Amino acid sequence: GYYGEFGGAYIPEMLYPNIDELRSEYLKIIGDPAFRTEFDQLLKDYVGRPTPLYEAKRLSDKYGAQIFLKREDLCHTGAHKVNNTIGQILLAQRLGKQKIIAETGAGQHGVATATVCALMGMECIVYMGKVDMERQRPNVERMKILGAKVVPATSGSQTLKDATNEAMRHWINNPSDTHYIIGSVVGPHPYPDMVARFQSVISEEMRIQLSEKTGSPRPDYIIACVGGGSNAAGAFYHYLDEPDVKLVAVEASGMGVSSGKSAATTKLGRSGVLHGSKTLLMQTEDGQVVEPYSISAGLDYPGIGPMHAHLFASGRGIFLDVTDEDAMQAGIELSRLEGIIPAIETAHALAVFDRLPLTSSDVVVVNLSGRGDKDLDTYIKWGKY
Ligand SMILES: Cc1ncc(COP(=O)(O)O)c(/C=N/[C@H](C(=O)O)[C@@H](O)C(C)C)c1O
Repeated sequence: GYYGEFGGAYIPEMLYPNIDELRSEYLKIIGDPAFRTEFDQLLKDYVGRPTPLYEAKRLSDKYGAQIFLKREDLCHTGAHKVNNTIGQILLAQRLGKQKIIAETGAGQHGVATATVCALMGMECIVYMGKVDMERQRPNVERMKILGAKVVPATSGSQTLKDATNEAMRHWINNPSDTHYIIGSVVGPHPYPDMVARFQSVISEEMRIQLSEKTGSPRPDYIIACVGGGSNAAGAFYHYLDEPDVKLVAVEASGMGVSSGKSAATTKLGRSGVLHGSKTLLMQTEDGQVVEPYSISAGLDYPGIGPMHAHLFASGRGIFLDVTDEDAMQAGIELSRLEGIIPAIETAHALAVFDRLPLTSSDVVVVNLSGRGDKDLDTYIKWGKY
């Protein structure tokens, strides 16, 4: 489970049985035709796939390129996270697990987990930083309405990394009857690979839709925001070996890369182990995790998935970063040009067009990872619209 020098499984010994079971079973389970049939059926009839690939004409006119939006915001629950939770709940059932735990920051992954637990009648506990519970209140209530128990993570900075630590601790204490649904392409092998495979339906559909609309399955650019990196992993997956397709990963620089309040991991981080995986992470001299910051809870993460650490180190990916201010402006711009209010995480991916050498013949796909409903309070507090 390596991406160049990154990846692997650096876990407490007590988790070996779970991780070993997952590692030896997941490819067999995912590869089973019956699994594939049930997975595809639920993605179609429950999630609402395929999601549209929408040509954003006014946005294209403004930036002088052919810009398409991959509408993961139209998935059931309002973001791409459900592609992964559908896959993992089916896997958990086949592993004979009865209980599910998860971590969440923006709350989208928490909602996507609570949703599939309700669908399958399984018990659901979601760990969420107390700070994040305040700034993503609507999603906290949605998880409770869906029947999940939301447990505030009160250690550390009370945000995503603490929720992940506390979820891991729960799993160590309840290894046999519980499956931990990790929300991004992070964590010990096989999670990064497994989550990327479940999210890869995004680029599987893009290839077909682009062929129909442009005559070629290959765009010139794919742009996606990166917190842990799962929506980007899904959008990039079936293009990784096509060097003509430029992969643009957009991180959150918060108040600015050198402001001390940022989450631009590829700029500020260096190699280390976080949540069981060797990757790039923001850390002090003596290796303590540095508190990240972003206006968007979903990008407010001190690490990055090992796949993206490798895309950065190998130069295969173009890594840009966007401040809170630029992201919010881009969110309003999409709302006014196309009538779509994006999640603030997603808005970061919409703020880099003028930093790419776009020409009118360029085909650009932006992965619209989520819709803005959960972020209305943040838009209102920001207020410049
Ligand atoms: C709408 C939306 N877009 C992008 C992201 C970033 O997560 P990735 O796609 O895994 O990089 C997120 C991340 N949300 C997670 C959550 O809801 O818990 C996040 O906070 C963590 C799992 C990283 C999101 O909600």
